[in-house]
Amino acid sequence: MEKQPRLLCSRLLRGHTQVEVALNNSVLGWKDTDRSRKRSSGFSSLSGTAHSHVVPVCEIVAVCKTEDDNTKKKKLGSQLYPHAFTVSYVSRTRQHQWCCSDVTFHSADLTLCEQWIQVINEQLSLLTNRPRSLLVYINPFGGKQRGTRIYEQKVAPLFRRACISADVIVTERANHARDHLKTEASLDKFDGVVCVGGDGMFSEILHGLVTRTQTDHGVDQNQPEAELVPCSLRIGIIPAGSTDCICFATVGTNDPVTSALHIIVGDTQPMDVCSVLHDDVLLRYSVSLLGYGFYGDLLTDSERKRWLGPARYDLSGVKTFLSHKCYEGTVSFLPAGDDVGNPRDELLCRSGCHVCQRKASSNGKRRELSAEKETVCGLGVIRGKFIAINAASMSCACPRSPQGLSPYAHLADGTTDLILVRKCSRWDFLRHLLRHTNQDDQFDHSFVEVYRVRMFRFLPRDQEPVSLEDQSETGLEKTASGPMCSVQTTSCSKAHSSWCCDGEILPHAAIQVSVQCQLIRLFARGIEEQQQCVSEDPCTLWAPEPNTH
Ligand SMILES: Nc1ncnc2c1ncn2[C@@H]1O[C@H](COP(=O)(O)OP(=O)(O)OP(=O)(O)O)[C@@H](O)[C@H]1O
Repeated sequence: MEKQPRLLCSRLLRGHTQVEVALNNSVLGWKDTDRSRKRSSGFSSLSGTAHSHVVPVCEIVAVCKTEDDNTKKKKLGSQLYPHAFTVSYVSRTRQHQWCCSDVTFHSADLTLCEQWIQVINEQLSLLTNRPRSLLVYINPFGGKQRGTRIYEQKVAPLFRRACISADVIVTERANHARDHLKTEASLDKFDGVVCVGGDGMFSEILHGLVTRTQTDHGVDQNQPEAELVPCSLRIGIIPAGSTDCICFATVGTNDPVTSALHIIVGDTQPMDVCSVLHDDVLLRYSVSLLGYGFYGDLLTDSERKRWLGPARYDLSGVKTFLSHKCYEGTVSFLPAGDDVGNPRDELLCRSGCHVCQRKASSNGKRRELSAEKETVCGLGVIRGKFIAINAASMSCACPRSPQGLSPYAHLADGTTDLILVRKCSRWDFLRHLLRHTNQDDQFDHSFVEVYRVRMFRFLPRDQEPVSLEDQSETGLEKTASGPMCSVQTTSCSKAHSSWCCDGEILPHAAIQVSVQCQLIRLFARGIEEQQQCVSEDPCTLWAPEPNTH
């Protein structure tokens, strides 16, 4: 590893202990210089040991002069070391949660303290991915109606400490944020948009921002083949709803402070968005789950029981399961091809995911690729009776289903995992559902098929334009692996189901879906594999250099 030159190195006091503090372009470190302490066995962590600590510069929140009063109250050695500065930085706690920690260094020399503050601030100003100005929308009625309080008590103080300015709008009605973003908001003034609320509120921000971007670039969202323009502003999600799945899937936890810190350090997580159209009219955008049949029916039923609160999902789940309906129709899809893996390849999408990164570098060629795949792979067409048709654009993991609906789906690879659950016995369907709650492979059933696709279309049986035989003759039909139901002998419900689209009900059964690769970016970094990340071997920071003060 190439050694970075040290920018500053000083002997300072931390609490009652003398420490050597050093800074280079990538890390700030401090270590105990007290020899008796050094001899005791210190626990070791990835960020150093009990007597040394290293913080990546990119995870420093702020540095400031420490007030004299505080210093005097807290430290015995304050008369000898009357001046101090405090560095606030990200530290990891448990389960992907972050918190903001402070470390205060004391010195006898005021000029030295000021120099430290200046040099650290200079390094922070080089981090161009950090937002300076944000537009914040708060849904005061989301979840337990604590959005405003969460923002004011947990988030705003951190933004202030990091010198981020925020224009705050507390919404007054549903779709207030979406409409404001679509037309009124002066987006040029901001580096990002923050949503304080649940998945419904995030969906508003998504629709507002995507629509505004297309309008500004003259792109017609109702064209099924339209290549949408990616949004330039990143979106931050402060979880304050009853369902916060998007936050959980992209950060790994639903914690307002963690989300605020990801915003402050300027993390970026690109994300695919599915456009859902009916008869060349855009219905909605989706980033997580599109579900027809079981999940559509479950959501429709649960909407009628809103008064029950979150318990409505359990009740509607049991009811929908017992009704055991299946729906007949045709699913046609454009397979993704091998470059993005497959839904059973056991490659989890994690922070710095190689599959998504590879996709980002080839994104410019998206249109040619799609066209090429269409001719190479051809369309898949599957007819049958389905208990559920699901498209998972992310794993859809949540506390109830830790693996999610499609455990190896990726956030930003330009695909969605299409899961077809064919007509089967109640017992078999229960076995399939139970596998969502444990480690077993939920796709390992003869009645379940899963495809990684770039586009798909669903037509309910009564809206199919041509007969089965006609389509077979045109050569369009491709019999995919797995058993095919006989269309003639149907005991299926004649009625349509609804599509559940990220928790909203869509009124149409026939839809066309295309994945817009990396259309938006979030202030997140995906779920981290390790609990700590330090960009430089701490030892290189301590190698002797002449300029120790
Ligand atoms: N001021 C407001 N008054 C009423 N509804 C609002 C307001 N602001 C936003 N909404 C709507 O409230 C809905 C739910 O919000 P949100 O997602 O923040 O909370 P939630 O508790 O997770 O909701 P749900 O679980 O029902 O999706 C959103 O669809 C949003 O459009």
